[in-house]
Amino acid sequence: MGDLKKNVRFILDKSGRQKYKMLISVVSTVLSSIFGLAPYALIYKIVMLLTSGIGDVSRIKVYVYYTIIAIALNIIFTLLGLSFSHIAAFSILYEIRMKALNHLGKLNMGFFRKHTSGEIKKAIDEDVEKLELFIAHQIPDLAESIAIPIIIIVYLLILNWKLALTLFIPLILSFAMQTWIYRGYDAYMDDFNRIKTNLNSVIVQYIHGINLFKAFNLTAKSFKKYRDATEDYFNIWKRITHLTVPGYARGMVVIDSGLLFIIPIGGYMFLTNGLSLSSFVVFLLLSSVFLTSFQKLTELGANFAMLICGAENVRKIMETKPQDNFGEISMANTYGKIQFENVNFKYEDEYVLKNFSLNVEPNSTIALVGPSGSGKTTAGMLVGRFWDVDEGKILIDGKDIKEYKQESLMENTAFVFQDVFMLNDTVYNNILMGMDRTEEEVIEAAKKAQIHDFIMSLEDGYQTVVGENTGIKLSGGEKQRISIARAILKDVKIVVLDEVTSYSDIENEKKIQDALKNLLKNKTAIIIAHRLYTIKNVDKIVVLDEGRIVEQGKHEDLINRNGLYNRLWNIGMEG
Ligand SMILES: Nc1ncnc2c1ncn2[C@@H]1O[C@H](COP(=O)(O)OP(=O)(O)OP(=O)(O)O)[C@@H](O)[C@H]1O
Repeated sequence: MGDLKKNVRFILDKSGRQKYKMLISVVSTVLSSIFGLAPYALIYKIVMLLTSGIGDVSRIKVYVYYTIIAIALNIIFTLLGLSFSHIAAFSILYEIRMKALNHLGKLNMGFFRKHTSGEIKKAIDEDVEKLELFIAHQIPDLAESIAIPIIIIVYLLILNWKLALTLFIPLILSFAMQTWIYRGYDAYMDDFNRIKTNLNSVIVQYIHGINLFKAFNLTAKSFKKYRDATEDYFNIWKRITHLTVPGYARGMVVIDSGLLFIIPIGGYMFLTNGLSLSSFVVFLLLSSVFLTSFQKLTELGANFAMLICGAENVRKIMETKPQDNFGEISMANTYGKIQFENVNFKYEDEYVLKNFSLNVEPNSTIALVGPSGSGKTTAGMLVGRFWDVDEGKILIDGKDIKEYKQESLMENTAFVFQDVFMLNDTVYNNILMGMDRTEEEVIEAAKKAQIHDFIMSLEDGYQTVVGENTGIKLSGGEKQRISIARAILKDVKIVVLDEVTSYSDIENEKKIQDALKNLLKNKTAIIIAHRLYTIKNVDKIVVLDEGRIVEQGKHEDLINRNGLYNRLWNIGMEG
């Protein structure tokens, strides 16, 4: 179960913030447990009256009234206990989810390479949900399972301590059996956690790539990764079941067999006048309640093990160090000069940018070109600190980008990615992206991005819902123009644009080129170019090969140089 202490501390810390609600819940549950035992006291009193020969109906009536009141109080306190535990649980869930999502936003992109979206979803969704189950239901259950046996055993010890002590025989036997059986359970839990996380990740991959899987006729059954993951999941459950069920069942039987000890020993005591009939009856009734409370505790123990594993996943996300080396400077009235100074960068072992130095003058457009994998996209992404350089510096307006506040850097740069992500929301909100802009500004941006007419042709205009999962689907070109509209609306000095590799048709292509012209007016822009004829007229073309700049200049100069650019251009023209 990983680092048990840390995980428990994490849960306690999260629960602790709602400690007053939790306390009310626990106290209410204990009170409801006490009142829940009232019917047993009534039986005791009635048997006592009957066996003592005093058939006093009026006293019995009083006892019945007391019992009805106790039952009513039991219901009230149960409701109170559950309500408070639920309120506390949902407040904690809300807090953890908000914090976790906030935290994810601050993590370096490297985190998302190491952890799949399935893993992250499992932690924030399922594992956090387990905390709800634990706090809302199991903490009250736990309070009850501890309070009831204590109250009962104290009562029974007072009634007859010798007989009460016999109840410990099945308890000790069952405990010994289960401890022996559950040894090694922790290791199973770690395996279980790993396998469940993998299953989640494969399912999310399958759903994301469903088009591709269909195209290759890969069903869930024939997709080996999915088959393996479900098989592993099935096997781990089989192993856990084999490990726990026989021991659990035996332990439970021993607990249930408490009466086997109470009946003969109690019966003997009764016959030898060591125990009254009323006490004997109460012993018979309460010993079952006493022992079944321990059954519940065992179940809670198993659930707790699962909870701890889940808590570990959430804790690890929350404890991943955020990208916190942002500075304090705000970027006001950006001039728009970008400089790469001897930048070296690697994702893993191999450098993908090597000694990369480049000046991008304000209000100029440069294009990064080069063979696939030469590092163009990487260079563009580094400007927004999606990753941090390993060596060297990137400067904006003469200052290292690490000196700027994160919000300030993001507020002053716009990125147009190739693969455009659409929120499941209206077209309007997809352009606005939470920015503080008026409706007129949104429409103006859409017009400049050559997407306004298309939006108006939709049944609900700007209020049409689009998205990856629901709503109408947009073509690649339409999505690209919405993404350009977002950047136009953002209206910042620095634009990094990953050019789309192919357009669906000539009309779309012309619209996108017009949209880009509007976007790049008076901006400092870096275009990651795949089709060279679209960037022929930019201020400077920078040619990359295996992470190094090998040529730079204007189109004509580069063509005349007869180097890599010339070769790439000719290949492009042939295509
Ligand atoms: N997130 C990542 N993790 C690890 N390696 C990566 C990652 N992104 C890119 N790479 C690797 O870094 C190198 C440069 O990739 P990059 O995407 O910057 O090249 P590119 O010139 O933009 O390529 P393309 O024209 O095909 O888009 C490639 O070898 C690529 O495999």
